[in-house]
Amino acid sequence: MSLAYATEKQVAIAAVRRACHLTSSVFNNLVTNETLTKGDKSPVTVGDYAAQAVISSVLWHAFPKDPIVGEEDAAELREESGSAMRDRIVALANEALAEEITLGDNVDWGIGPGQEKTTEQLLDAIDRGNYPGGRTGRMWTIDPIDGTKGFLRGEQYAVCLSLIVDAQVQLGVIGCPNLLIDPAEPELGRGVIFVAVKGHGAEQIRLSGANPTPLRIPDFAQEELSFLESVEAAHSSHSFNDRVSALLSIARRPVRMDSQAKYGCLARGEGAAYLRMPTGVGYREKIWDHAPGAVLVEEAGGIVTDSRGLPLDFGLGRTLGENFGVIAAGLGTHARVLQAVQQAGNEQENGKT
Ligand SMILES: Nc1ncnc2c1ncn2[C@@H]1O[C@H](COP(=O)(O)O)[C@@H](OP(=O)(O)O)[C@H]1O
Ligand SMILES: [Mg+2]
Ligand SMILES: [Mg+2]
Ligand SMILES: [Mg+2]
Repeated sequence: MSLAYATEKQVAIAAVRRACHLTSSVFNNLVTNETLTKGDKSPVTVGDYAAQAVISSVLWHAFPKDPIVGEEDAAELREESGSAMRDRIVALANEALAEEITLGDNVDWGIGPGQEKTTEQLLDAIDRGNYPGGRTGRMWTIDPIDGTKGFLRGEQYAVCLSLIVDAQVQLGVIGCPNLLIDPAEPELGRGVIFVAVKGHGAEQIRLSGANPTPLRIPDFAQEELSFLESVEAAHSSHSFNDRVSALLSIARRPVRMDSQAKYGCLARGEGAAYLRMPTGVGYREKIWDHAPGAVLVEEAGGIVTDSRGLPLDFGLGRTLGENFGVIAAGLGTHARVLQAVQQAGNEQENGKT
């Protein structure tokens, strides 16, 4: 059976798996001078840069014409002050690129022993993520470490990659090195990759590549409802979620987790809805923070919209445009949550909260 985007899927999994090994090893050796603070005050580590370099290199070998919308750029690394970080990033990226070939890998993708790159090639690979995005054509999104704050705390983070064609997400791959393979069987350990191809379903595989398991969002009884939300209160409004939760008479505490691991957990039934409402600072959501998660949840049978009930628009450029928040939930839950979100929004506007 021929599967749509079969090669893209294999390439994306190979790239994300190598990047996950890299970020895990960075965490295990993390030292303080390996983190920079970006212009928007958010942290970026050698892991973010090196992982973007690896994924971008692999994509360039496999699909040289495809543009990339990547979170990071190499400007600060090209400066003299960036030289120590730069050397470490080059070493990390080359270690990941030169890892042994495993099942599903292909040397044509610039990976395997002897496939090291020069510093210049790796900085250029990072900077290939500068594509402005848009309505038409093929493009990849890379979020090399999503949830950098969770990564630095040793909690959840995700290596995220998607393929968008004519503003529709066709493929999403989310690597979660710190996520339990199965919360019901913690002894199985951690490390999963979520994969979805539009029209062909969602699955979870282990970081090792083994045990593909299809994902389907279950139906939730009222007493089982709970929200997934960001750990960081600056990224989404906790108080707004509390109000929505009260309107829906949800008894369970929200599950707080960094990164697109939230979309993965929603897809496998650990939480009934992922709610991300703006904090009112005019922040625009980035397409790399939602494209892989949106296709994953939809392929697991769920719905992803903003607070107006409209689908997220991945054709506006690097951002999702004006921020109307994100509501992701299963088919049986989404409409109820959307209605409560709109009610809470009206209350807020009328100053009743
Ligand atoms: N004010 C804000 N509102 C919403 N999202 C924000 C934000 N500031 C940063 N972010 C985004 O929130 C992402 C993390 O989301 P979460 O809270 O779900 O873990 C960050 O991704 P990175 O960690 O890749 O930079 C960043 O893109
Ligand atoms: Mg960031
Ligand atoms: Mg992110
Ligand atoms: Mg990131």
